[in-house]
Amino acid sequence: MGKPVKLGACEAIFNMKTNTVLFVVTVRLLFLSNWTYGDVHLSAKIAENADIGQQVVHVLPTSPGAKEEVPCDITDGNIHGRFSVTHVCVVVVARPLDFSIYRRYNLTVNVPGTTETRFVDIQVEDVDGYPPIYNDTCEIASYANFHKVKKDEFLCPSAKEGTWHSRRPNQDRKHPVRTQRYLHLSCYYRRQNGSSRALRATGNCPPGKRGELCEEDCNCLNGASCDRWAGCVCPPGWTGKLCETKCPDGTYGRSCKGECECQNGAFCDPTDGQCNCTEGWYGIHCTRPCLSGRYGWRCRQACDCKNNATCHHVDGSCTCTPPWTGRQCDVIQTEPSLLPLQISIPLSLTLLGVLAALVALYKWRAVTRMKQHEDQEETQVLLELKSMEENLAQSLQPGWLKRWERKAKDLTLGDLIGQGAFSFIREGRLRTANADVTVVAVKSARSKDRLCYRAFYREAAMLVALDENCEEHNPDGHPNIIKLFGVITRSRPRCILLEYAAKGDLLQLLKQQTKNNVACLVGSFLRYAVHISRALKELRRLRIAHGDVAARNVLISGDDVTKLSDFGLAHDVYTTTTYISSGKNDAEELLPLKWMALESLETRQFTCESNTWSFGVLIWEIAAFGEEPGYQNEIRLSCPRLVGILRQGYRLQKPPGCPDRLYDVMKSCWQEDPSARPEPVELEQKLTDCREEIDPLFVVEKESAV
Ligand SMILES: Nc1ncnc2c1ncn2[C@@H]1O[C@H](COP(=O)(O)OP(=O)(O)OP(=O)(O)O)[C@@H](O)[C@H]1O
Repeated sequence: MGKPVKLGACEAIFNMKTNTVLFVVTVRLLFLSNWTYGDVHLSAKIAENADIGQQVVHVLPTSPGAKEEVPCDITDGNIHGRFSVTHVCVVVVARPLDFSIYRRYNLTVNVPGTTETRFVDIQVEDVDGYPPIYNDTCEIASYANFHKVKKDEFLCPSAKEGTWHSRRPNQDRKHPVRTQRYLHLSCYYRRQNGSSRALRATGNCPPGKRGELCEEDCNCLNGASCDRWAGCVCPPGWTGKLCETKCPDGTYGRSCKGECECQNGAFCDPTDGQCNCTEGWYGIHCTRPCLSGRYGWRCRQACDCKNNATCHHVDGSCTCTPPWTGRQCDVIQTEPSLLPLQISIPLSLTLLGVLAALVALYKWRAVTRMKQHEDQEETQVLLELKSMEENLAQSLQPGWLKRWERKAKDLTLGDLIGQGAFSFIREGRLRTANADVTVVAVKSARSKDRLCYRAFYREAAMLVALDENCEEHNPDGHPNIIKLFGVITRSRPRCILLEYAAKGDLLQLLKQQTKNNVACLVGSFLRYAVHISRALKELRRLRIAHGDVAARNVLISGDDVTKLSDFGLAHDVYTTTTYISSGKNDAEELLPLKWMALESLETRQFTCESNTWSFGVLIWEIAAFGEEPGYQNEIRLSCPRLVGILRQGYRLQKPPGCPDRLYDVMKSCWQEDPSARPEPVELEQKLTDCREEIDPLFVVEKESAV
């Protein structure tokens, strides 16, 4: 095809029609020769925009109007069936032609009743501007008109009348057309009256270019990408033709569609709506004043008000109770005549001196005690924890360890009830404030190494953040997340005190099942999946990635409520210093590879969307009754091998007896594009629907569902 000519869409339609008429006339039989017995060679030219049914060449020398039927047959050279022969042996166009794909066809035509063979040489002629870049409603075509199947594969659009055909053989509405960057993708719309229309989408332009002929510069700013047709596609937080303008105040995200919910003068990050609280406030939306005893930016400062004075959460100023006065409320207000300056000044100085000495002594003793007790590994983890606290500052208030510290003497340790990669779990009895005794699960580090300590403190921090930020209607914490009772970090063994889940973990429960009436059984287990989808919703609200959602980490309470547990790999997804394994030796072996999302395997980064992927594997575990997930009959897979398998589109296979609808839910969680995976609320709905379909007990349980 000649150099494309840039036309207005409707102009192009007009020109095409004119061309068609022109070329109908120019279709000509150049020469007929050797009308004798034996082989006959014919040649013809046809314009690439010829209509379907348009005559190309008479194979037999018939006089016009001849009615005698000669059912000839094209036996060779008819690539992709572009031509056919009529009942009087005339070669006609059968499918759309394209100069840029095939310029010449050498047909072999058999004439019945003779031994002669006709060889027809057809030359396709280029038509300027054809196929035109427009669709049936005169709009510029883009990939939006096509149905994307997967990367670089499209289906032709459905047509109101007639059929779309792609130019490649055997590719129609049912068969995807493959394209590549910078290449064209065309579909033909064949009308019932035989005429045809073309719809062409083109690939991307080279970087920095856009427009129909990739002739325009993009000039996009602030990291925007450039779309050939749409122009600059702004990253979240930016808008404008060239993405040169920040989102207006109070909005954030892509196209500035998000509405900021930050309160109390907090700065709202225009990219993701994250709130950066002003002094004295904390919480996801900065709605909570600093807890008592703290003030300032990120509630980092400790108040120094004395004698029951109240401390202002913003600036730390003290409001004294009588008779105290002074900046720290540590001076008794007396009649000036009763305490002459000659006495009060030296007295205060002496008191201050004594106080300073006491503080220094206290600190020195504390440091000495720390040095005695903390071994090197734990110190290292505590240092790491500082940076995690920074990242979690919105939801984890300073002093959290102190706030949740419980006394070792209040705990009585019982039997070992479980062990994981990082911890030992014992039953225990905890004496609480009002002398009640509560049964708890006591989690302690399995060994004194860095990995175990890291999981220990990370889990404690996450559970504190979850508890202290729970919604008002859940004052005791989220019902589907394991509850924290406290920590013991000042004596050994270090312990996390957790709600005791009497029925143990979901994986064991699944393995114990006898598989009668599989679909029904799966249906009843889906109630646990529904509970976990609610826990995931809570994690999404607080933007916390769990990192290890799996049946082994789902616990079941005595009253049959499922609790997500084991937050040792969890982290805050706000953070830019997201936990990345420091090296293969210490982390890779311990990462839950077969539960991890494709992007987490590649980048070691966990997000709420990667939670969803792992949740899909958890549903699979339910449907497979606790079987170990495996790909292509391989249970042990290296990380690169697994990435390769997943990138090729392989996923865990449908477990025997698993209903199709449930498998569809799993597959939706394993979509390559994280943003295409369903939200936890959608999952809750889909799983509830599945349950309703397959679990006969559902209706009964529905009302008491937690
Ligand atoms: N709160 C609890 N109540 C009852 N049993 C529990 C509780 N917490 C843990 N367990 C038992 O102990 C086992 C190990 O606990 P957990 O998974 O939290 O340890 P971990 O070392 O952090 O594990 P992992 O190997 O999954 O990282 C669980 O599978 C469960 O059987």
